[in-house]
Amino acid sequence: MFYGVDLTSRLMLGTAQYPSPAVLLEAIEASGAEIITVSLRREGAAGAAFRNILSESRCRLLPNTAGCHTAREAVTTARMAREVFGTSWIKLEVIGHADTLQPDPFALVEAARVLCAEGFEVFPYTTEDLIVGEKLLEAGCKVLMPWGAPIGSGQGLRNPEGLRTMRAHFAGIPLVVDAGIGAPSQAAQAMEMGLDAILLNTAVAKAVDPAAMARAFGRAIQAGREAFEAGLMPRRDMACASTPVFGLAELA
Ligand SMILES: CC(=O)[C@@H](O)[C@H](O)COP(=O)(O)O
Repeated sequence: MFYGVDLTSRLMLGTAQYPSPAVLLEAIEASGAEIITVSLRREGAAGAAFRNILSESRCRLLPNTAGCHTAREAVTTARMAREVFGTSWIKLEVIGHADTLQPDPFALVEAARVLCAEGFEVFPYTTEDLIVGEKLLEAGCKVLMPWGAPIGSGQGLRNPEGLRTMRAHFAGIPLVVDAGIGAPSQAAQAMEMGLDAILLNTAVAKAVDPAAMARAFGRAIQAGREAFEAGLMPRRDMACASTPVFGLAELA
């Protein structure tokens, strides 16, 4: 549940870099996603065809501040996005480092404070840092979106232990792994750890067959969640025979 909205799918899909608007629509439908994220810049650049896709998909829109590097820029972009898309939801990205596209935690918290005070429902793209997470919640965010790996890298979960710690620390807060997921198995891994949802874009948009990949991600995310709910066996350092040893034939 995000800001009081109940959803069936735990996959959120990005809408950039697809070969065509038609392929994007096919991918959205195949994924089962109910939330798609869209950047104000892309909406402006792509015009009518893209707008049609947004309305045809019947997904809930999560506008984002992709490409913003300062709190001021992100706040202005969010305000414009609210006007253009008619929603108070905003995926808040404030990029702090050119090579890794790592979020700037200080500017992120600053922008989140301003936007929450203005009634936005903020989905902050952050790192696994617990203190930054605390500050974002204090600012009024009700969701956290830790990165899996740098955007567009497809590296999967670079710091699974950090995400595990975050899950334990922020029990009850929806956690969405955002960025860096390259394969369905990586998304399933995050879901098995009890994270609530996945936001991804490049792995689907750049697949040879985006719709088929979107479907694979949808299924993997569902399987990962089912495994988490079923309760995974504890991991062991040593072997533990799965076949009972009593009743073995004794050979003289
Ligand atoms: C579309 C969007 O919001 C991206 O900034 C997001 O973080 C996805 O990252 P990947 O492209 O690595 O999946």
